[in-house]
Amino acid sequence: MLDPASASALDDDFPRYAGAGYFPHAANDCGQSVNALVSELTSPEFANALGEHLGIARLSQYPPLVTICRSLNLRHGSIHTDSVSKVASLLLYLNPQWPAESHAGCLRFLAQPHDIEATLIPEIPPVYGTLAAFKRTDCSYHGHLPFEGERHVIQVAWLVDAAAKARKTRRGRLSRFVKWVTGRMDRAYGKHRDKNAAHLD
Ligand SMILES: O=C(O)CCC(=O)C(=O)O
Ligand SMILES: [Fe+2]
Repeated sequence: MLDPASASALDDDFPRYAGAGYFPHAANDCGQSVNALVSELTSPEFANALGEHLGIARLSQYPPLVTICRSLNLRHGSIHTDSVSKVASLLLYLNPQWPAESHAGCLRFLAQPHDIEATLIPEIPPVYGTLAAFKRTDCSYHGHLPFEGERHVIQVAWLVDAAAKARKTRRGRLSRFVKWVTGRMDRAYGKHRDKNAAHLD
């Protein structure tokens, strides 16, 4: 999906958030190569081509919301379907390498909400250039084993309408502030999360 020669520019241009988790893309947090990639991923042509793979007609009719993750803590990755306001989700991973024997932080598509071992396909290591995309349904369960540290990802979610996008963007900006304040608490809490935990969004 990505040119290996772009890896170091994308790394340099990747946003440096203070908190862990996904935050709404803002052009001034990122360098040029990340912004150019975001433009490609959100173009109508790309959306429609992806929609064909996913069985969604004219995916470009739905507004894309881009969120970016630089690091995770142990709280992240619990099993969920994505919220009903999402039509389809895309994850593009940008980590130069991932420890070969480590399952932590590898994306899993799952048959049910309470068993992280119930994989439908082999887990997906979040390495540079790997793209995972799926149609959101009431059973699009996914998650990963707890991981703490740097894990670079660009996420695009095509949302049902512009109101959903405005709501999620507002919430995401607020959470950037809250996550900065509560980062320490969050890390402490995350340590106790069960690997099979699920959440609703
Ligand atoms: O980071 C990932 O691999 C998955 C993230 C995810 O499922 C989400 O943010 O809804
Ligand atoms: Fe998700």
